[in-house]
Amino acid sequence: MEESVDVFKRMAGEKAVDYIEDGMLVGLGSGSTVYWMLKKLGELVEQGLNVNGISSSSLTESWAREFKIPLTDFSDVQLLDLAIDGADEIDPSFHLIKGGGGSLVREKVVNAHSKKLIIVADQSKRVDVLGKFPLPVEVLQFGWQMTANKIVELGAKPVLREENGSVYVSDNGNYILDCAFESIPDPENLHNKLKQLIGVIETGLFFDMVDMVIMGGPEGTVVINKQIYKDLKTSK
Ligand SMILES: O=C[C@H](O)[C@H](O)[C@H](O)COP(=O)(O)O
Repeated sequence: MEESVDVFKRMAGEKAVDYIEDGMLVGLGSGSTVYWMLKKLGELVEQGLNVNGISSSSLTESWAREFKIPLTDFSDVQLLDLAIDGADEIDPSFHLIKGGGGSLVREKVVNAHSKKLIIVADQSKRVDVLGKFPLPVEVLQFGWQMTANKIVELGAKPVLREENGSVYVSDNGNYILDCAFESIPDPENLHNKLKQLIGVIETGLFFDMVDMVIMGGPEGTVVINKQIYKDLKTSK
């Protein structure tokens, strides 16, 4: 099963490069699905494709360098042509949970400044309602326990993220609270409530950003716009 998921991720990631045109400035998202997009893009760059990338995490930056994808400093640009990113959950309205790998803040900044956003994912990411995946919320290290208590009042069970036995620290020097809500039927409302809490830097809820989803599954790779997506039967 695990093997199939990896194959589906690879299919979706590789397909996404079809939408990258010569001369584009491209937002490079994060995660294991995006990895395959980067690898394929590196091959196209080697064959002469002229693109510049903006990376959304330190890991993506190291992969982009490995695959010799030219990178540009974000402060030098205003608007990206296209961003390609992964997701942890995708609902029928194309609202997302992101941040499973810890890169939500930079991803959100990059994606919000792109003309178009394509999400690449394996089919297991499709859900009817967001929330089965604990929502990552990036918080200030200072007073994080107080911030966590406030999040409990919103109905979640926050867990301080750890990695290899240590507290996980994001690329931005913050902590991440993985917040299990029962379900998130109104992502914008929950996002707004969380953002009002002092100490919350950003949430992993992304809404009204996505133009297209490329999904890998047993039937191959499907490219989905919002309407088609709503009509698809969910896999969960
Ligand atoms: O922080 C991580 C990002 O939001 C990823 O895009 C997301 O977790 C999906 O990752 P993957 O493609 O590895 O499932």
